[in-house]
Amino acid sequence: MLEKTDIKLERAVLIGVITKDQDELQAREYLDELEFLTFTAGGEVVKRFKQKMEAPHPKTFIGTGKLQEVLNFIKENEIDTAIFDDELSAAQERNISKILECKVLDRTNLILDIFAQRAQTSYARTQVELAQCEYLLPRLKGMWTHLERQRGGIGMRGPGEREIETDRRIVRDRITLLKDKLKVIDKQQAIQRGNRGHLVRVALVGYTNVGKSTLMNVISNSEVFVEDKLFATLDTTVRKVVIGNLPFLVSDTVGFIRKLPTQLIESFKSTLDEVREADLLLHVVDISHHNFEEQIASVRKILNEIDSGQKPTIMVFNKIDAYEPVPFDEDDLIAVKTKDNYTLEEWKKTWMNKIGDDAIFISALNKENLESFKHRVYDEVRDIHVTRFPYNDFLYPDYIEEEE
Ligand SMILES: Nc1nc2c(ncn2[C@@H]2O[C@H](COP(=O)(O)OP(=O)(O)OP(=O)(O)O)[C@@H](O)[C@H]2O)c(=O)[nH]1
Ligand SMILES: [Mg+2]
Repeated sequence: MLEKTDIKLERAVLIGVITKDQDELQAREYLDELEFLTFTAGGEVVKRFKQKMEAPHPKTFIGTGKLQEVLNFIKENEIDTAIFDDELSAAQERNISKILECKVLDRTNLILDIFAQRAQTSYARTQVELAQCEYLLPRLKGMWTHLERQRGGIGMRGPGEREIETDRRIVRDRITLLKDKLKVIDKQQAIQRGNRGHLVRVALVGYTNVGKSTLMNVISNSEVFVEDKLFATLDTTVRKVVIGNLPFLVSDTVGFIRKLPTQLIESFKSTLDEVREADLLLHVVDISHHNFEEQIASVRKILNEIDSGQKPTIMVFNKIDAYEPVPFDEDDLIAVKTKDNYTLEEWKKTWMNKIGDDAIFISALNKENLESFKHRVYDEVRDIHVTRFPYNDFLYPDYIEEEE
């Protein structure tokens, strides 16, 4: 269960559409994720609304009848916010706000808001503000104006409140300014990356909350912030790691998510440069997550979008300690075994078997199987290293297993 804090949480309802190529279970999982996002942003989900539709309604996302049902619930239960599980168009957002009489947020708002809350450095803050401005610009006209006053809270941090009544031009100027600011920092960072010299670069990538930072901490003895919420990491951390006596660089970076707002990919471009310039990717997967295969697909999609889909990649299946198959009764003649019933051993015989050596199963938390993980990474890094710096090879004799 999610931990609850004493702070009064904003009360929210979630609204999702079940399209014909989704089943109930998948729809539930999408809303589970939206609930986790809401919780991370500081909200509490009071109720979920789902509607089966061919495709979202172009004007109101869900049907007007359903929207009326939501409105009644909102009135009766003092709901502050309605959160939609997709990006709403400017027109949809306007129409819905008029009907619902409460704050209307979409998935993109929510993710942007979490990023805004979590951005620590001025660099990350600039990147987030740029994404917020890009999101805001096409939605400026008429947004929120029917509401008397905004009370702040989720989705209201950042440029929203201040600039809504003013001209689009101001937002455009702000975008230009932020882009210029980022350009300067980008240049500095590119130089810094260049200065790192002749070391092989490895990047931890993966869906949010899979344990990238935890793994980073155990392999580099560092203390990167870890939390059981989404997007704990926004800024990239780079550490020098030594296995055997082979030094290389490992970077831990922002996690990915299904439907990551395009504005964010764009403005986090240079954070993602770390991935783009890596020699080897460690794609970390939370195998205990029911939807891990879909998470892998989302991550691959984003990797392709940033031209990194073809890089050498080791799949690191993490959290094996938490993996639990749904028990399957072999004597039950009717029941059909599904993936939910697979044991870890059965999983290993699926497509995972085909990637052979490039699949490693660990628990970063319990430090299970870390030696073979290190071995595998060592071999790969060493291969890259000797191809790149052939005369340096003698410095790095083969890695001999250490006592744990
Ligand atoms: N059971 C279990 N939990 C783990 C393991 N590794 C990490 N966790 C937990 O998973 C949660 C997320 O871990 P992080 O290391 O912050 O994950 P991350 O991938 O860096 O997440 P973001 O930075 O938010 O993208 C934390 O509560 C960790 O303690 C593991 O091997 N087993
Ligand atoms: Mg992290």
